[in-house]
Amino acid sequence: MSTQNGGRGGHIINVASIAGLLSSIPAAPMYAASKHGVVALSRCLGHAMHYKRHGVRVNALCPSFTDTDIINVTEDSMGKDYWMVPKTFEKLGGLLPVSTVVEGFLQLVEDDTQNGAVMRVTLAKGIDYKQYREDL
Ligand SMILES: NC(=O)c1ccc[n+]([C@@H]2O[C@H](COP(=O)([O-])OP(=O)(O)OC[C@H]3O[C@@H](n4cnc5c(N)ncnc54)[C@H](O)[C@@H]3O)[C@@H](O)[C@H]2O)c1
Ligand SMILES: CCCCC/C=C\C=C\[C@H](O)C/C=C\C/C=C\CCCC(=O)O
Repeated sequence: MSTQNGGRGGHIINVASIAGLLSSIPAAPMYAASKHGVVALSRCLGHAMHYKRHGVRVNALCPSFTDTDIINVTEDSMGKDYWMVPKTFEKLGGLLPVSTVVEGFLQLVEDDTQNGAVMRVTLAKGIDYKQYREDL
């Protein structure tokens, strides 16, 4: 894919999570840490410096709780804090439909001005971008 290797460039959209932006998810420390890592990796590789070398855009997509199988956690799959998952999304007003996340994904595909950006998808605010200070 890299133009440096004779490829045509491209676009990588990493599926992170809103868990990769929140300061703490006590019920799922490894999940939160891995998603923070995905956000950081996407922002680094989405820098103009890498785009110049490889011609590959990189974004992170950060949805909140969405109506897929992953939210059907059990004590066996997640440990004794599993009950916090439905409690949290019920408090938020429910689950995002998959179609809203797909809408965000397609927006990223179509908008080539957002290299390195981190998109959030939540019930409360819909689709938006996390704002970062450019010098940090
Ligand atoms: N559903 C949500 O609430 C939500 C919100 C934010 C981000 N995400 C992220 O979206 C992505 C997709 O999840 P989803 O919501 O579609 O859930 P899902 O359960 O429908 O899909 C997860 C898929 O990953 C596969 N999988 C699990 N472990 C694997 C492994 N070790 N190797 C290869 N495949 C493996 C499963 O078989 C399944 O097909 C995940 O990265 C998840 O963290 C989900
Ligand atoms: C509690 C984490 C469980 C991890 C695995 C199960 C489902 C994963 C879901 C998503 O990645 C979202 C994870 C955590 C979101 C927590 C709070 C969201 C609050 C933000 C908001 O929607 O406004």
